[in-house]
Amino acid sequence: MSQKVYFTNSPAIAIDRYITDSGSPKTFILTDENTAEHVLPVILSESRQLRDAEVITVKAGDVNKNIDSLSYIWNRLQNGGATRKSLLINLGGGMITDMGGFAGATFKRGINFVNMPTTLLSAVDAAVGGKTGINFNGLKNEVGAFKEADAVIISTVFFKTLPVEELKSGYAEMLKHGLIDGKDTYRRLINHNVESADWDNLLDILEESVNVKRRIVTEDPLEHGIRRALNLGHTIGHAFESHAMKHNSPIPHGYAVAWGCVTELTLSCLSLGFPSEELHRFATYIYDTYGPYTFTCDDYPELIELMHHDKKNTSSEINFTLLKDVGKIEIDCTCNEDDIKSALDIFRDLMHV
Ligand SMILES: NC(=O)c1ccc[n+]([C@@H]2O[C@H](COP(=O)([O-])OP(=O)(O)OC[C@H]3O[C@@H](n4cnc5c(N)ncnc54)[C@H](O)[C@@H]3O)[C@@H](O)[C@H]2O)c1
Ligand SMILES: O=C(O)C(=O)C[C@@H](O)[C@H](O)[C@H](O)COP(=O)(O)O
Ligand SMILES: [Zn+2]
Repeated sequence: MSQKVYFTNSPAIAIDRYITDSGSPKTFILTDENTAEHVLPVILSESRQLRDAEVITVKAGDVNKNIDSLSYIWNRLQNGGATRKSLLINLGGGMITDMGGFAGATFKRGINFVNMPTTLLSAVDAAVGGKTGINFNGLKNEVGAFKEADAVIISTVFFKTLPVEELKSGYAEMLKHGLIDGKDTYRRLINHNVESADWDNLLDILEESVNVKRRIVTEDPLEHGIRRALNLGHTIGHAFESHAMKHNSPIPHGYAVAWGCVTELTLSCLSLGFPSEELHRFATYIYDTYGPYTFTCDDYPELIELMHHDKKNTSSEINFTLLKDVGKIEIDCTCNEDDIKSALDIFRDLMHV
């Protein structure tokens, strides 16, 4: 595992130490409107090294993980005199770590960047592993690069101001890590009520989840094979997310992944014999925690067209990561459109739509 990941309850001390050790002459901090309001003042009040940092703030929300915001960041770096020795700190959720990571990977062909995730989702998933990018033409993460942050500083202190919806969103990626890692990790998560979680005391559960991802990324950093396991729930989840964005009612990424996992476990049942009682238990947990995603069979062609743009596809067939059982991963599964439509029908039944 090459990327440095720090778990700490004193993030200001960690970033100050990083800046002192790296000797970066100029620091930029990327925030969105919400992290500028809720998180930046906390870190600035405790840090010595960030006093002269230049703050770049973009609009919040995944609809703004786009070329206009990226261009704004490049402009601010250029006008602020950023050089290859400068440091960019991405202080925010996955929208900021993805887009800031891509800005860091591309500005002057690459400057140093550090991710300081402020949502549960970015802490357990987006900030680590080097997938950076932006949405483009209505498709999720359509343009980007693999480039790991020089360091990731993870702290639950940032979660104090996080709406419960965002905690639930991050928990969906933890459930995904549980499903691919195996029964022990999965059982601990599925028997837990995320809404009553005390994150101050959960740094160790978080670390366990991050390490599921890090083990896989270390084995296959550029997603030539087993990294596709981390994409469980995303072929259909990203289709739901793009569909929702296109119809002007965006949903949090983790919700899309939760619903995508239910549909892809349904496909796993239909084609690989994934135990149906396990599917029902998972679907009930997701329905109780996230509610339903509502659509009709008239939306199927649009959803399937979106799935044809999944980055795992290498031909006209749609590529899925499925499971034979919890922890038993099958990558590169292809399913025909009739099976996908059946899975969408069953998903709507399971979600009482
Ligand atoms: N690169 C990867 O491996 C990877 C993995 C998973 C998800 N992602 C991407 O991450 C994005 C989703 O990330 P997200 O769920 O963190 O969304 P987000 O970054 O949009 O944050 C969600 C909301 O919470 C606000 N927020 C952030 N931190 C806060 C805090 N501490 N207090 C109060 N409000 C706060 C944000 O302003 C935003 O409104 C998607 O674009 C997804 O595609 C990438
Ligand atoms: O790190 C990975 O690999 C993942 O697939 C993690 C996903 O949770 C994440 O949403 C990722 O951004 C999806 O990537 P994409 O290649 O399907 O756009
Ligand atoms: Zn994801």
